[in-house]
Amino acid sequence: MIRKVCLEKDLHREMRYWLLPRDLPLPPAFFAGRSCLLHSINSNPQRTWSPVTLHLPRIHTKTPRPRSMSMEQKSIKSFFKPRDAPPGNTSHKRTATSPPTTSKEPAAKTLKSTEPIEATLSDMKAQSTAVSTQDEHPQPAITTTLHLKYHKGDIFAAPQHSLLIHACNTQGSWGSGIAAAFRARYPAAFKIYRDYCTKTHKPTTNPVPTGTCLLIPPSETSNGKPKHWIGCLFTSAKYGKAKDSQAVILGNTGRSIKHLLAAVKEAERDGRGVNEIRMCMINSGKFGVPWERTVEVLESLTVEEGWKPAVDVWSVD
Ligand SMILES: Nc1ncnc2c1ncn2[C@@H]1O[C@H](COP(=O)(O)OP(=O)(O)OC[C@H]2O[C@H](OP(=O)(O)O)[C@H](O)[C@@H]2O)[C@@H](O)[C@H]1O
Repeated sequence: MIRKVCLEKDLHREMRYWLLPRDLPLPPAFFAGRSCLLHSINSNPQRTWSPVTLHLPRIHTKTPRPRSMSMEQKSIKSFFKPRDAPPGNTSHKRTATSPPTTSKEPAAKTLKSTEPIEATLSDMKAQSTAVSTQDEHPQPAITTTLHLKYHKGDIFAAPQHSLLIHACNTQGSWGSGIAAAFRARYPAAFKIYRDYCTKTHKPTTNPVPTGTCLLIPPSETSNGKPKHWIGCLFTSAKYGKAKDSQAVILGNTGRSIKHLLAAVKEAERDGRGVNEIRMCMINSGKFGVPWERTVEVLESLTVEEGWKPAVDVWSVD
């Protein structure tokens, strides 16, 4: 997904444009947390200032919420504020190539809920000189959607404290596919999953609710075993021929990944760090859901404050 955005360079108060490597993880509060973004980029050895098009996840607006804003937030949000339309009017739309309405005051962009941000360099330079501090009306909050990055190789060869995610049934079985590989590599984690499904819950009388997750902390104690978190997404109640329909699995996928990202946030708040988040192409094997359909669900997910904004998708072929 190609997006053009502008960022203000803090040191010299000039407008500059970042060239972001396609695989650079973005912080959750992308626009509202500019210093966080700059921090991420500064740790990237290939960083470059350059007036180019950036590769970013989709950016959406959500329901306006009255609240006081910092000067920085006002500045950023004023970039998207329509200067010739009343507050709340979201019908105005311009394309990347359409000219400003006047030479002195270029029209700003107002976003529909799923409309991408696209602006020309000249638009953005003009906007940068028109940063407003008079914005007393609530403006749409800028949010990002989950970003997927693809890799070929062994998902299990992850750094310590990475989180490995796979789709699970609620019956307590990691019987085949990648689940069987998880069971072989992480027997202690499998026991935690199995006990959760069959002792904490009961498959017949009190099953684990689908659309939830189980986040298992690194639990292998044998020497040499990797210290990996395991994320179980309960996307289907049963497995085999009794698995849920594709539509139900997809609905469960959206809710369970949200549950998991919230659980990761809680774990990190408790001081237990989670490194990379790796996922196999969930649902696409034994559960029989085309990967593209799961991608639609994952990439439309709004990243809440404090959530990891990106997931690495690993496959062997
Ligand atoms: N060793 C390996 N290394 C790397 N990648 C591997 C791999 N093996 C398979 N993949 C790939 O991993 C993706 C997901 O494919 P899977 O079929 O595993 O999972 P799924 O999410 O569709 O279904 C979940 C149910 O399957 C299980 O088996 P049981 O129901 O218990 O029998 C669970 O318990 C659930 O119930 C596909 O891209 C596979 O190519």
